[in-house]
Amino acid sequence: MSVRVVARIRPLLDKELGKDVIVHADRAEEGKPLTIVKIPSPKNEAEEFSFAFNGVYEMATSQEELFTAEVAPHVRSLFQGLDVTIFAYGVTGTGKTHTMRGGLKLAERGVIPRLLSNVFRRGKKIAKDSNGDTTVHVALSYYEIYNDKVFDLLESPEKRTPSGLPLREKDSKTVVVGLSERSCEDLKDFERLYIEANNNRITAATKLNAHSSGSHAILRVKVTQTTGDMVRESTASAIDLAGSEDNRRTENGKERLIESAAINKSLFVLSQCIDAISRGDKRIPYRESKMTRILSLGQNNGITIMILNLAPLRSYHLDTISSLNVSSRAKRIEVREIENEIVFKQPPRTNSAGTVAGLKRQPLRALANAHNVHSGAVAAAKDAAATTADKPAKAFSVYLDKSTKPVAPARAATTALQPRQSVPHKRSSDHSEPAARPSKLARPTHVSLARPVAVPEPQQLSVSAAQIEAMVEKKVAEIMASRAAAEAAPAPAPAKDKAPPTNQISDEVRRRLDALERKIEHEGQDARSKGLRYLLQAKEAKELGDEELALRHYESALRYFPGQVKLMGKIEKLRAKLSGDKGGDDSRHSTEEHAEGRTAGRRKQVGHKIRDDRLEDDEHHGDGTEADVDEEDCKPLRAKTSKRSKANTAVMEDSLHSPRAQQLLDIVNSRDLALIRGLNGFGAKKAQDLVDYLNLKTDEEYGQVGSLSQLTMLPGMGSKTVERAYDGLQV
Ligand SMILES: Nc1ncnc2c1ncn2[C@@H]1O[C@H](COP(=O)(O)OP(=O)(O)OP(=O)(O)O)[C@@H](O)[C@H]1O
Repeated sequence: MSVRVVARIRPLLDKELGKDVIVHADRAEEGKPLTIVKIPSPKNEAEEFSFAFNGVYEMATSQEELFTAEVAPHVRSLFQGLDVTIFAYGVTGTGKTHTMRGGLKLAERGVIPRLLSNVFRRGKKIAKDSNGDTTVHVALSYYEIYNDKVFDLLESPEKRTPSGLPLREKDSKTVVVGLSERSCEDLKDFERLYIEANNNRITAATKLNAHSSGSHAILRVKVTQTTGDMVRESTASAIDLAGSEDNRRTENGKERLIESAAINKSLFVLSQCIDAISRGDKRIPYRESKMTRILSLGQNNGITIMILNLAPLRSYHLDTISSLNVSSRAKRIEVREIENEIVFKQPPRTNSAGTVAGLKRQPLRALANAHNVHSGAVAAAKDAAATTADKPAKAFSVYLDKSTKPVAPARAATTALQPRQSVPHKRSSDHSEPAARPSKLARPTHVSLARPVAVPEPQQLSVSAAQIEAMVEKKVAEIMASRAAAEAAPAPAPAKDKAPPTNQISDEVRRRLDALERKIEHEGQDARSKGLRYLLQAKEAKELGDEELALRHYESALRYFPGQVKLMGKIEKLRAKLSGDKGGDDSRHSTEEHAEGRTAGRRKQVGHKIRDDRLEDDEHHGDGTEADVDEEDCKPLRAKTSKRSKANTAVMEDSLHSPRAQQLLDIVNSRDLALIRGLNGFGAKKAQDLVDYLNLKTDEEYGQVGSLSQLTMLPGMGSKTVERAYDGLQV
């Protein structure tokens, strides 16, 4: 089945009364539930955009109505062994926390306390109906992702380490290593834990002079049902995502700028994941942020509900369109509705061997998603009185595994605990819908920080999350610098000649190392992967400041990649540096230069062109793919100009401001559809998308594309497109 995406429009706050309301709910047809959000075009007020959802909730919708319609039906599924994920998405101040947590009054309670209340109630009923044969145990974990680091909210903030908790993949799920879990007997127990944990969140944020809603908060409710020796576990996750915000509009201080850059980045990655899945891309950039890795949209089994929170006001206009764009595409994401397997506490009695200690897994037949019988929106219930025969339309498609028979929808949880034959896990269904047509409208506002800015490395041709991160960081630095200048603050101390070795690996490098590690895992244990492993260790050692160890690892790697120019260059450079270190700083410099000269000489000998000149110590400046440099380390020598170096030609020329580059930029900046459509490789749609995108960037800073590198950064562009357009122009 698909991710269920519903939109909730919040009411006006007291201070907003009388302001301009521009977001409205509507129905596809008279008598049908509300499924459409309408908003005027930012360019032409007379034109209205419509976004379709599985359900739309108007301003007057109560907490209870939303819960009853969207979450309550899935509590049954949770007890049938399905994982359930509910997450709130939206711009800051649109009501995510109100929806998920809610207020203290009974009527104001949000999805989370209501979910827990239902879970305890159902658990008790199951235990009672089974005469105590089935016991239900509930355990909680609660954590936040702040600046792309995971922190346990059930532990006091004092116990936090700067790098937070690591993530690992286990049984095809992403788990947080070292996360605490608390047993929870009843609602009172939950409330105590939840309040304590939220206080931890506030305390931790206050310590950092940050904002408690500046993190993504993830509550996991683990339900364990035990009947005899059979144990079934399932998890409900309730996620209150941090909201994106535009730093140009807010008066954020440094901490909040960094915080909001991290939020914007992770939300941008989320929108990229949604786009990539809806396009049917092979590579989904889940791993580019911890939030997307944990959310694993479209990868996780079970039921996923996305609640898009919207503020109806004009002041949110572009932000609202951005989030409408992203979330309406999320509807296309297929999620496999597969129950978690039952685990046996001990070997089944039929197993006469009887010597195996501990747990033994008994795989079950994967269920077809037979209980995907969502009841529809609240509005449907309201309208039902008038049109009783008119059942609300099924709001989402049902995934059917053709190889297995569907199972009856409503099975008592106790009867569900029967061992069944194992069948291979089904794969996600083919995407029958056509690939999403990228919107002509605004791209996610989270781009706001990641908009094209001057890019220092002209060789970067594709937009990767790492690049986005670099841009985000750069933007933060720029804003801070301009503020500092305005306040005539003293200039920061000049960087020392030699930075002291850090004993912490930066997040970006850690991600690159992770990517390389994954690559190695996939490569198997052949010689190449051994070599890669040495490279990984070398990089890690280097990041930790142990250059001698790094050198040893690089040397070991060379055994597996003999004759690699880049690797040899690195080794030579490190050797020279280390011997220079021993001989004092002055000699180090000249030795390095000497080593550079020798390396360059050797490159000439083997006829390597272009790329090698930039390869020195460039781990931090890849071409966009995480382990690119490491890959390059291990590729056989090629005398011919590589594809990549050819791909760089345009940008290389761009850096020289070639007339051809300028011609291309002039065409783009003209925003003249006909001219842009005439570019090599540009169809009508691509041209229209580009013009629409540029037209939205009305402020002076982003309205003009200043270089080909910047052009490659725009949504829908990329290096190949720019290259083709460039190559197609007459000089
Ligand atoms: N459905 C609603 N009914 C009444 N008040 C609401 C509703 N939704 C939101 N609000 C109010 O709007 C304000 C902003 O809501 P909230 O803090 O939940 O936004 P948010 O999206 O979580 O913001 P952030 O991303 O900054 O955490 C709060 O005062 C909240 O009480």
